[in-house]
Amino acid sequence: MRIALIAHDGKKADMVELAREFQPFLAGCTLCATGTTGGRLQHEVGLTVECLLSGPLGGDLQIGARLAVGQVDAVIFLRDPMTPQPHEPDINALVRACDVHDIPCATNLASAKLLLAQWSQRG
Ligand SMILES: O=C(CO)COP(=O)(O)O
Repeated sequence: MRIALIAHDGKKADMVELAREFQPFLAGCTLCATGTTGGRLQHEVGLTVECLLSGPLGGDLQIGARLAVGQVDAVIFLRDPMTPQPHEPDINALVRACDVHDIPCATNLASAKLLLAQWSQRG
């Protein structure tokens, strides 16, 4: 499974914890991520992750472009709803692209855990 992982700064610790919990499953997936999120997952969880641009520099758009052409199967995007983001249009574009192409997109920790638990059971 090809999964894109993204977390805003206020949610990066949650993303690292989530990735640790599902590390065996994620290690068998093809992972890409926005730059800072991906760097933390590599260094703190030991996952192999293709790091794209940081979100504010276009990373969300890169992931949106990939999923639009069928290169991403699922997105875990831990958004911080309490902090304004300079690249809000990019964030909306990515979530919209998920809806347009019917790609599963978990935007909070509880949804992400449900999806990862389901996918990791499929084997
Ligand atoms: O801003 C982001 C997503 O919108 C995340 O980008 P980083 O992983 O580079 O911090």
